[in-house]
Amino acid sequence: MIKIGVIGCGFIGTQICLAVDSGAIPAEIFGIFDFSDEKADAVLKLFKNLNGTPQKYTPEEMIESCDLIIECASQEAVLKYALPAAENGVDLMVLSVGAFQDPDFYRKVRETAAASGSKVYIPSGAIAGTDGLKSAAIAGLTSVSVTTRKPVSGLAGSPYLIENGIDLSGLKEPKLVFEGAAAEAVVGFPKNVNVCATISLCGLGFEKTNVRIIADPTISENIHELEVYGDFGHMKMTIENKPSPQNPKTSYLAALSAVSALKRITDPIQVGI
Ligand SMILES: NC(=O)C1=CN([C@@H]2O[C@H](COP(=O)(O)OP(=O)(O)OC[C@H]3O[C@@H](n4cnc5c(N)ncnc54)[C@H](OP(=O)(O)O)[C@@H]3O)[C@@H](O)[C@H]2O)C=CC1
Ligand SMILES: O=C([O-])CC(=O)C(=O)O
Repeated sequence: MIKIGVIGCGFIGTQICLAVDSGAIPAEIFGIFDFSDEKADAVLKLFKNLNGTPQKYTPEEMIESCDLIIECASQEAVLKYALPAAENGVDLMVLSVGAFQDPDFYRKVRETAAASGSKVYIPSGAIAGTDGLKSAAIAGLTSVSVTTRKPVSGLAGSPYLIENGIDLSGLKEPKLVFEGAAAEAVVGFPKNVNVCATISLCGLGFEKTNVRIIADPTISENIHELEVYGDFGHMKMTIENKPSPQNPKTSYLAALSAVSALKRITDPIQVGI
């Protein structure tokens, strides 16, 4: 059984731990880490210890002892721990994909993982269509765009809104709050549009992927619309995600995609990759 270390004990980290502890995945949670000891302790209390008994460790200790590190914390955590994991030949799953908008960092992680023989897994997250987009990219793409609509509570506190003095309180109608390249979107909305980073990596890159972010007080879902043109034809995909009960910024599907990726990693048969 592979030994897993989880960085981040919020919504996604908790769901991953529950899925592994249920025995449905041939893996063991070796350790967990969060800035907050209380959050880590709360997750430890949920374990029935069906597949081993996890403990709190530092990320460095988990990198020493685990086969796979799952980052479900923040872009800062990716910047801090992706290279040490790759240097140690440890596989990594990344949810805070926006950290890869820095091309030098992405290149270094890729080269280091290639040299040590480790893998970096990026689940499809809160969006669908990455399979078709990757296939379409083989023949050539002419445009890729993502429109994200979220309730106001899901966007609140984003650095872009604060830096640009955009106040959403009392909003009655949908409002376009950002339009531009994915490279800028994932920095300005680091907890909202990691999906755009994943789409960038599958398609045209961070500079050529167009992003629109709409604050919409009339909806309760996190909605992502993907539109792609290329030699393959035209693709349109809309997903209406239920936000997680614990974190309105994050859709339930994001956690499910991490669990599904874990199932694929540990399964000898790969379907629809
Ligand atoms: N790829 C995708 O499609 C998606 C990606 N995401 C991303 O996945 C990540 C996890 O999401 P979610 O579980 O909802 O987030 P939560 O905010 O619920 O949980 C994240 C936890 O990690 C902690 N944390 C942040 N940075 C660090 C660090 N460097 N070391 C240790 N702990 C840290 C946070 O602490 P604190 O609260 O104190 O910061 C928090 O307790 C987020 O970055 C989110 O933006 C989410 C949805 C979709
Ligand atoms: O969960 C979502 O709908 C999208 C999200 O937060 C992200 O991509 O960071």
